[in-house]
Amino acid sequence: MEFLPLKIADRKDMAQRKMWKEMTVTSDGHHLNPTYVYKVVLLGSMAVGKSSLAFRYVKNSFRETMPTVGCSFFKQMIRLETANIMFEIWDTAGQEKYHSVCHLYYRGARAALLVYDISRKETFNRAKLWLRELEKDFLHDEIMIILVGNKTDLVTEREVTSEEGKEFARSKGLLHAETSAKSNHQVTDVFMAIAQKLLQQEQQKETMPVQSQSWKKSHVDLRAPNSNQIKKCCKS
Ligand SMILES: Nc1nc2c(ncn2[C@@H]2O[C@H](COP(=O)(O)OP(=O)(O)OP(=O)(O)O)[C@@H](O)[C@H]2O)c(=O)[nH]1
Repeated sequence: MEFLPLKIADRKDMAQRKMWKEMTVTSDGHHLNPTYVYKVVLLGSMAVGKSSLAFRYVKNSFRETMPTVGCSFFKQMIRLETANIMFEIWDTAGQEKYHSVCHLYYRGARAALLVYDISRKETFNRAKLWLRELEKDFLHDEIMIILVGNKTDLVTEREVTSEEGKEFARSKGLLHAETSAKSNHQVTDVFMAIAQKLLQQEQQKETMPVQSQSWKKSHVDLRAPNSNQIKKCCKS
């Protein structure tokens, strides 16, 4: 596991660092050993709600946030029936000035939430560019990508329809979900779907002969349907 130096300077990040410590124990005070540890990265334009989604998921809370500086880090343990999964959630900064270093943060990720704001069309277009970046850096089946339209509570301001989101995701073989960090709509469901799918992949790997483990050798073409192809991971 790699740790990159984080530029943690503002109040928001200080609070998040504290949270990281707290998340190594369960709410009933017990330490859990993770069966699997997965790096999950949040990508997308400025102010689409990446930090708010992470905060909602980890703390079940919503509050006004400040722009992320560099990258923030969260941990969350999920207890599933057959395994304990630890998510290391890397919340990247959406500001343009951090773009050139972003690939350093998503290196080694097993899942990426590609977030856009359903009330700002340009953030949806920007998500498409993010996808191209990911295509350059990840091999076939190396990463699960979930296109997430956030801020569904802004019903009257919607600029990206659910159909547009779904259709684009379908055409690229991505998962799609719509969320609201503010009204707590489908946030946990997205992370739970990731956990279950990653666990499924582990189980498949265990039963698959080494020579047919395609993720070790082929280049990903996210435009082609693949095993991650989604209908949609959550109800929108
Ligand atoms: N209405 C609404 N506002 C939201 C939602 N999620 C986040 N916001 C607001 O959107 C703004 C940006 O939220 P952040 O979570 O900081 O966004 P971010 O993508 O992490 O932004 P950067 O750190 O700049 O990349 C804040 O004012 C949030 O309160 C949501 O689901 N609904």
